[in-house]
Amino acid sequence: MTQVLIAYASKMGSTKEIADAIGVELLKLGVSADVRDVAGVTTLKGYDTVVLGSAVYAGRWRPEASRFVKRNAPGLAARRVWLFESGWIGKRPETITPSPFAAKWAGRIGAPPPTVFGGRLDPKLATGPIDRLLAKRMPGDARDWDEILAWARTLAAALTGDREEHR
Ligand SMILES: Cc1cc2nc3c(=O)[nH]c(=O)nc-3n(C[C@H](O)[C@H](O)[C@H](O)COP(=O)(O)O)c2cc1C
Repeated sequence: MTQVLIAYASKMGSTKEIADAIGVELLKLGVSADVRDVAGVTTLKGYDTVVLGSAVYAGRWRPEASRFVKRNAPGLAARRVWLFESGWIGKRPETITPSPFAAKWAGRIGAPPPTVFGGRLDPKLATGPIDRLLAKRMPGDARDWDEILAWARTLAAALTGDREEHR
């Protein structure tokens, strides 16, 4: 049976919430998934599918997510992988492009181009002075839960489609 790892890299919690929502949706659709902080994942053993998501800061993935991809590149290349990132705030940009790191590594590990979701900035959750300053200047939550759950459903459909094919 397909076992999915949903690993996330999140500083202020919003990417974790996206990962949790994807996990709940997959479980609802009969796909077994564990949601884990990527910093604590030491092996891919036991998982045949990986969903990896990171928050974007200054145009880059969180360091623990980048490290995970580099360290586990062969294991990821041997598995079905979907990547997502979360970041933009405010009005939806006309063109949404994934960060260069994620786009490059998706190609290297044979994953589809990363999916980009909106992010959240909340001054109450910001920790360092720079994060707080930015969060105060442009607070908001651009996460579109319908879009996120629809994406989770496309993953579930792909995975359950595999199951049917292998019967
Ligand atoms: C200092 C700072 C820099 C950021 N840089 C970017 C960026 O370059 N691109 C982007 O899309 N979002 C950027 N963001 C927005 C965050 O990615 C967004 O708030 C995200 O939802 C945070 O995720 P987290 O709560 O999981 O840490 C930045 C936020 C802060 C505080």
